[in-house]
Amino acid sequence: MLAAHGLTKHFRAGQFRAGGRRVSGRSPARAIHAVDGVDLELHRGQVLAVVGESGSGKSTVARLLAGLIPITDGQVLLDGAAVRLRGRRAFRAYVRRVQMIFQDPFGSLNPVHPVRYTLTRALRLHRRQSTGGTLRGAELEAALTELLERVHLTPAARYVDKFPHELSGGQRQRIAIARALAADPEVLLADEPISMLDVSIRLGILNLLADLRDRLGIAILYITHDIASARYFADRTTVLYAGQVMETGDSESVTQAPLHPYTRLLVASAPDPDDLAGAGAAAVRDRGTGGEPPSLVDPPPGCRFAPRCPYATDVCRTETPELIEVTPGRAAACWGYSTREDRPAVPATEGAST
Ligand SMILES: Nc1ncnc2c1ncn2[C@@H]1O[C@H](COP(=O)(O)OP(=O)(O)OP(=O)(O)O)[C@@H](O)[C@H]1O
Repeated sequence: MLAAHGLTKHFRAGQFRAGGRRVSGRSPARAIHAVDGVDLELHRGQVLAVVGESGSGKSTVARLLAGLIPITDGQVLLDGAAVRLRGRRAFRAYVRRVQMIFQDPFGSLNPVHPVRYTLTRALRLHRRQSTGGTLRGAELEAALTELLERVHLTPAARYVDKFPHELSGGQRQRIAIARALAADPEVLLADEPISMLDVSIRLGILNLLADLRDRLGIAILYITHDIASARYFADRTTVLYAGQVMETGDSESVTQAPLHPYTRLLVASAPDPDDLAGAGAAAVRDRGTGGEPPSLVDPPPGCRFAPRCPYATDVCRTETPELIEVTPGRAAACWGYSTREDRPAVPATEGAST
């Protein structure tokens, strides 16, 4: 449905502090290499997880795919056609097909408007184009009820006149999802949709998204720092580090038998892969995964993970590895899987957490 080839985003680093010093306006322009040459594909009726630590570029990937920020280089394709978002019309038409769900359901819903207003606005905005007339009366009520039922907020009458502050975090996120569904999208981009929710209701939201994937055939991008939830929820998983793809494959293999030394570190930092309570992700945040991600202003040459990698050799520090297909459908950007004579010796499955 949606694909990115060589997706790249460099932000201007005008405000960047180097060694505590603000880089002056007269310094040569420096760029933050937030996303560099990322390839990914979203398929109808499938979930792709993009996993990585904070600052790895996950949200930037989602914002680029949503058309919210301009891309520096690379291409986005929707149903095989190159996406060009010049002008309001083109953007609207795109957004109708590709909708985004944000992390903070309270921040993304206007507190002064009840559910009815939020959903009616979304329905009218997107459905006018397809039906020609403005949705109103019994037809509008039926559409509102259907939307609320799709996100399992039933009976709809109980929720339709509520304000965001009268709803729980999970219910608010369901309204945000309903608003996205009002456009009848083919793709949902979900940027950490459960990370701000109470642990007890996270599973419910993931199950709802899985249900939409299965029943409506929607392609879903699931951005998360929690590799355990990727295993549970996503068909395929792509691991991002310092703006580049380190590994990609079916979620079960990526999380249970990771190929890339970075993925192994991530998995090893999540003590219980079935742990949706987020303890694993918390461990990554609290203890770190050993070492720091590199500067994105001056990314190291070669593999960006090399400075932290226990197996790195000279080739890793000087030449950037391409994604190498290790088995069908599974690839790792690691010289350890190349046929080079001077490749590093990456052990077979060491670090897999089962
Ligand atoms: N508008 C911006 N201007 C400058 N730099 C930015 C901007 N947005 C993001 N960045 C930088 O790009 C890099 C990637 O950020 P991004 O938010 O995509 O990472 P992330 O993996 O989503 O992290 P988190 O999980 O903390 O949200 C970071 O170094 C960030 O500081």
